Amino acid sequence: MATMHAVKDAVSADAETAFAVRVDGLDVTFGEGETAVTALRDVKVDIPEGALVTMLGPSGCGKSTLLRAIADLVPASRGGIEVHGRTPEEARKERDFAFVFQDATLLPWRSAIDNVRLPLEVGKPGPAHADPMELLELVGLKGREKALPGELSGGMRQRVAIARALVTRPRILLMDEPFGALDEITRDNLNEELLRIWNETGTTILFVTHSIPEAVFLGQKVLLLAAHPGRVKEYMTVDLPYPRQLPVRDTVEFIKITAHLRKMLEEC
Ligand SMILES: Nc1ncnc2c1ncn2[C@@H]1O[C@H](COP(=O)(O)OP(=O)(O)OP(=O)(O)O)[C@@H](O)[C@H]1O
Repeated sequence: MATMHAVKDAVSADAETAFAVRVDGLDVTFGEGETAVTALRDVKVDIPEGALVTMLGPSGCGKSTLLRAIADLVPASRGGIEVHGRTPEEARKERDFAFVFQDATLLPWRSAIDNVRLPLEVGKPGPAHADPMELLELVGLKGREKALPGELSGGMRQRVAIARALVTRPRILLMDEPFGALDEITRDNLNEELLRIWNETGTTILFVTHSIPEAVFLGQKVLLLAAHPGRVKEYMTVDLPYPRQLPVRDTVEFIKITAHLRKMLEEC
């Protein structure tokens, strides 16, 4: 896709890059007084339009909080967030982004296709939406549209959740450990699938994971947060060409990057 390649090339050319998300001097504090928890302190990060950025960091460093602040689910205590030049609240109302969680949270009594349709039935209808059937095909579930969630594997349910997130044609996908509960083989498959979906849709993706290899395999950039308080430790570009296939993980370049991140994580 010509557009996607242009976006990918633009990631390193900051002067010309359009940003999907700009976070500037963000603090998020929960509670008050002695019991207050500073989840994020002075976080500054830009997510280029169309980029796939993965986020790593020790438990409690504020990865979910950052995603949730971008999604207007927790308020900023200080600093600002712009989502396509708007506030998170405005972006939420315009359905600019969609969330995918670790648990697919499908309605068990609705078929796969009816789960994908769900966002179109609640809230404000968007100006344009994707065809639920085409989305199920995009995520590799053609022929399973009538299946109930209980008849699908964990990986298939997560595919439905991804299709459901894409149905309103969000420009940004916020993914919080979406494959964390899956077995390794399923996770590997979904990693390759996600790269294909990203390439076909051009959606900006911000993806939280605890897995260093997953972060490096998927990410154009890896955002590493340190803990207590949560802050940016490193924001690095992964210099591995796309399309990426799983064997890239056995290359010297890949192993060097994961070793570097592991060392950085140990210091967090
Ligand atoms: N609603 C809340 N109220 C109070 N404290 C919270 C709330 N949400 C998060 N925190 C605290 O903020 C800090 C960051 O939490 P967060 O869930 O963002 O971390 P994380 O990096 O996503 O963790 P994990 O990798 O374990 O999922 C933690 O200390 C957590 O206890």
